[in-house]
Amino acid sequence: MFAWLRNAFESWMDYPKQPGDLLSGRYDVCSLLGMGSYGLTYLCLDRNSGQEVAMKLPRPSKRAKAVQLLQREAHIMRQMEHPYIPKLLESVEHSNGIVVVMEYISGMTLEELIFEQERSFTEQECVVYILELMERVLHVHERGYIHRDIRIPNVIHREGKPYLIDFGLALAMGERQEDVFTESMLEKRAPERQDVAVYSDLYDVGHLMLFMLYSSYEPQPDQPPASWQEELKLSSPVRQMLERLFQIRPRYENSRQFMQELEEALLLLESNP
Ligand SMILES: Nc1ncnc2c1ncn2[C@@H]1O[C@H](COP(=O)(O)OP(=O)(O)OP(=O)(O)O)[C@@H](O)[C@H]1O
Repeated sequence: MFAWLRNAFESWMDYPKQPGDLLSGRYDVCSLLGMGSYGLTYLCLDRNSGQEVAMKLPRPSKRAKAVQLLQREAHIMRQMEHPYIPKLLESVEHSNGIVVVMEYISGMTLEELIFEQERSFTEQECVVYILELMERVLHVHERGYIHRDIRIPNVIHREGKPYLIDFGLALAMGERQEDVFTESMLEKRAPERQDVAVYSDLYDVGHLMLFMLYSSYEPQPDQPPASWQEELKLSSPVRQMLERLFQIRPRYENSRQFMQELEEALLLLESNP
């Protein structure tokens, strides 16, 4: 009963802003984009510039912790300077909260593209796309952060290019998640992605790659389940790269090493289409 009452109270507190509401005196709410673990993100129209922006506000039910985590997220976004990572436009702090305004990336997520639009990727298309995505990931690593949430819903596909979003779980290299997030936000992670290290992000990139590669997989009727190595008919360099990402083979020391192998695999795929 108590849990039910608490949930009902929290949903009432977190009741989202409505289209037409005005935020920070200049942003008209158009729609709710999503409700995350500590923030609510809206698509808004900036009256000053006429531009669409994405605005993230803390969930009132999560109180000071949500404000603190959003301050952190804004700080991390401020360190990023990449054309395919949304720019932080401003973060306004006030007595009872914070408003984070960032560039709005229109388009659909890689998840929507694969599962709703049923877009399929060949092995070669996948390698090209991952190479582009890795340029964003490399930038995050070079700025001293591990993204920790590289997944298909956090990649927005716009005009054929991948944009990397959502720095809500990012940590600086050397930081510990226990020192930053609340108990309820600490997820049990696979051992390969537990460390705040480049190879944890690369492990996630491996999973993202599998989603892309499975998009063109067609199972035969009555086919028994098998491993991805058996199901996907991959070229040997791509299979070996995935095995390094999944740490079945010696893991990559850094993102550049993986990108170099992607480039080599691409040359090979281009010469043997
Ligand atoms: N800059 C942006 N441009 C376009 N859409 C965005 C942008 N940032 C977030 N979104 C969208 O807003 C929604 C909410 O995203 P957000 O990152 O705030 O939370 P989440 O991913 O749902 O949860 P959590 O932060 O707990 O991981 C998602 O659907 C995401 O695709």
